[in-house]
Amino acid sequence: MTPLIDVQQVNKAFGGLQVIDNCSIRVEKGSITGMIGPNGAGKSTLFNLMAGALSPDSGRILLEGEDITALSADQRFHKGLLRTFQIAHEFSQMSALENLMMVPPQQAGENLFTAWLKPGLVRREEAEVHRRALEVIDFIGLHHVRNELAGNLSGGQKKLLELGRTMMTNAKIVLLDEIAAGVNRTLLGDLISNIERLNREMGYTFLVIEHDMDMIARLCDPVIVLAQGQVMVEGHIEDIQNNPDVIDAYFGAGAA
Ligand SMILES: Nc1ncnc2c1ncn2[C@@H]1O[C@H](COP(=O)(O)OP(=O)(O)OP(=O)(O)O)[C@@H](O)[C@H]1O
Repeated sequence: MTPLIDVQQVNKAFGGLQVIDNCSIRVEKGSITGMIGPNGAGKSTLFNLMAGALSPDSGRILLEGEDITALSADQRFHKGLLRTFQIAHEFSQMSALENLMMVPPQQAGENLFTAWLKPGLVRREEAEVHRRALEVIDFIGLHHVRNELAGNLSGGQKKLLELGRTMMTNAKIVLLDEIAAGVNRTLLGDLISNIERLNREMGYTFLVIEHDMDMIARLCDPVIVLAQGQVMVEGHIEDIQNNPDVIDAYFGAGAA
């Protein structure tokens, strides 16, 4: 089967430092794939290459078999490749619900000509976005804070809202970068179950970078271990936890 994401022999250097070194990974459709590795292994750089925030020096990145290496981050977003983002400062003064309503790309109302020529269409689209945002806020369990300013939400609630924003689009794969950081255990449980439901009920594929091993163990299969810009090993979490090379890589780098 064609993998959803296929990173083929990608290289990226910063100055003289080869951060991603002839790296190939595949993310299968329908999986929640984890990516772990010691500090400085190149995980965030690889995410940036996949999301289109960085260009590789060589190699290719395919999305459902299509070469997207030359596409911008925005073009990749429209193809359903999403990366969660911190809520931007300017959105902190909007309510949680309004933050969700900001997301859908290509709203007719954003186009002045459409607004002028087809006001009925714009109103229908806005009503649809509002209806969808209410559904999403229920799904992520934030109905009770829907009218709170996003800036007043707790760290964990902001992460849930980030996840909700991905649901306002037609995501195929969501790249989650350290989403557990700073989230209390109760809300982390909510996040994990929401990710599982999105995967199971809505067919989302996830690639998850995480230092929190509990979260990786509960959520991810398979798990890819990156070290020095290369895949060291890939497999079930139990096999990885007992792999002497992985233990060495972690202790050697002094990481958690
Ligand atoms: N824009 C950049 N310019 C120069 N060096 C960079 C840049 N981005 C990353 N690096 C270097 O590339 C290496 C890999 O960094 P990266 O952030 O991808 O690792 P990581 O595995 O995500 O680490 P961590 O787990 O600590 O977040 C590090 O040595 C880092 O200093």
